[in-house]
Amino acid sequence: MSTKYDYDVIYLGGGVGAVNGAVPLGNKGYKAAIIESTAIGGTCPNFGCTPKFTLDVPAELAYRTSQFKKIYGGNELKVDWYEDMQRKHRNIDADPAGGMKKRLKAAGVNVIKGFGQLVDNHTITVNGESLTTDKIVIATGLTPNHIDVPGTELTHDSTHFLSIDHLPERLVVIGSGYVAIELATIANEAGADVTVLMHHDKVLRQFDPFLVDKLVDSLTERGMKFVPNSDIKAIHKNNDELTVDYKDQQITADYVLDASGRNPVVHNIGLEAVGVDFDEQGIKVNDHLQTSVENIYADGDVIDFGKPELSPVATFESKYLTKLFSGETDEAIKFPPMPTNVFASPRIATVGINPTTVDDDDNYRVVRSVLSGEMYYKASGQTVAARTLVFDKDDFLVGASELSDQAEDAVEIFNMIISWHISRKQIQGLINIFPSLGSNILTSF
Ligand SMILES: Cc1cc2nc3c(=O)[nH]c(=O)nc-3n(C[C@H](O)[C@H](O)[C@H](O)COP(=O)(O)OP(=O)(O)OC[C@H]3O[C@@H](n4cnc5c(N)ncnc54)[C@H](O)[C@@H]3O)c2cc1C
Ligand SMILES: NC(=O)c1ccc[n+]([C@@H]2O[C@H](COP(=O)([O-])OP(=O)(O)OC[C@H]3O[C@@H](n4cnc5c(N)ncnc54)[C@H](O)[C@@H]3O)[C@@H](O)[C@H]2O)c1
Repeated sequence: MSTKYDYDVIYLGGGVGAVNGAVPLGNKGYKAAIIESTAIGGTCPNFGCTPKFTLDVPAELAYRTSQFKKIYGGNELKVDWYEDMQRKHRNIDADPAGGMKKRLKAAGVNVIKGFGQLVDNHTITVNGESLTTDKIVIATGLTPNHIDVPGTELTHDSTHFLSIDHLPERLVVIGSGYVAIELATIANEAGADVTVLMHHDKVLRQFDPFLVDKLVDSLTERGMKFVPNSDIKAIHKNNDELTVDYKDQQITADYVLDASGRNPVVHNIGLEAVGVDFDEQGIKVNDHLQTSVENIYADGDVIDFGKPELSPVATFESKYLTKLFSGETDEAIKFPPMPTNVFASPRIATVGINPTTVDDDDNYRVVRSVLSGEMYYKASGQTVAARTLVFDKDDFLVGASELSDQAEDAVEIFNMIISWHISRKQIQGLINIFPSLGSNILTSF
């Protein structure tokens, strides 16, 4: 522990990565601080995962009841956007990241509100004050991209969308990645007329098209419109109405959501002055999450690694950094498979080897199946459900993707099978609960 500096470790940025790194350091007796300019907890609890999930739950329930009604009859559930948003304001906005703040306080971590900048490799300035530290972790995350066309300032980002009290009647969504599809699904289920302007010709490019096509068909059937290769040219405002020029066409809207991606926060934070290597993809690190400057590390979304930008990944990295800083390890970071889920209705989730990369590889066996006819899925009214599994030459599961109402939980089960290298024989030795999602998965081995 340092006597030379004010702190042992300062996290620049106070998102999930930083909080889950600083708290264990504080608990171990290290002098740790977090500098956060906007909101403790960063994107996930304030402007991302949690508010999104809060609004998604009723939308997903409404979707489920509509599918159930299709097969078995019964009543529909309507989404009340205004009421849902008030619930979100009460439950989330009133004290976002409340648990994180308590944990930081209990661990003695100093939380400093302000925009920090590196001055040298041991000094950060914030609010005109200089703080010295043995180690720095840059955890500044991502900010929304703004498409580079005239009128881009007329669009809004996901943070704004996740707080609007009144659902726009006509919503145009730019992009077809995670944020676009999740928020478009919620708005569509809540009754908006939604058009997705795609950059290319594929939705959710990282996922198996066998599953994505079924999701797109289902969303289309429920009224959502997709425009491939939309080539957006400009956005105009006439009175309260917005017009988006794309290809040689126009579309009018009440609200345009720019979900064209997110960019790393690497500018104006002093990286150049200190010599930290970075580019527009993020901060470069080695296999110890160390930047080009010896005592400066990076964590979470801001890292350019080609890994998924997800909260549990940022947390995994900061837990590793805690062990590294406290001398519990000097080994390189080793990532287990990283599962991910798009909170659409139905969900689409994946873990392990991407099936599309091994379709023509004799070392793997890819099995694609439609699940909607299987008892568990049919009885629960799941009209859109499918699964893709990838096995290696020794018959071990190495990749799994699912489209269903419980895909995120299905993939968590597959995640354990893959990560712990569980054999078919071991799975067959279990007694399962019947009927259940788990038994549907495990008895299929
Ligand atoms: C709409 C949306 C939904 C999402 N849903 C999910 C989900 O369901 N599941 C999931 O796993 N992931 C989800 N994500 C991704 C998840 O939010 C991120 O992976 C996660 O927040 C990354 O954490 P981080 O700590 O790296 O960065 P962030 O959470 O972005 O935190 C970085 C923080 O640094 C601060 N900062 C930046 N520069 C400075 C500076 N110079 N001085 C002081 N502070 C600074 C910022 O204000 C910010 O609070 C979602 C993202 C979005 C946008
Ligand atoms: N459920 C989750 O876990 C979750 C939810 C949201 C975000 N995230 C994370 O955040 C990251 C960022 O999400 P995102 O949706 O912002 O990015 P993304 O990379 O998933 O999607 C960006 C989309 O914008 C499109 N695009 C890019 N430039 C464009 C342009 N000029 N015009 C029109 N479209 C354009 C891309 O083709 C793509 O479809 C994701 O990679 C993910 O890791 C995770």
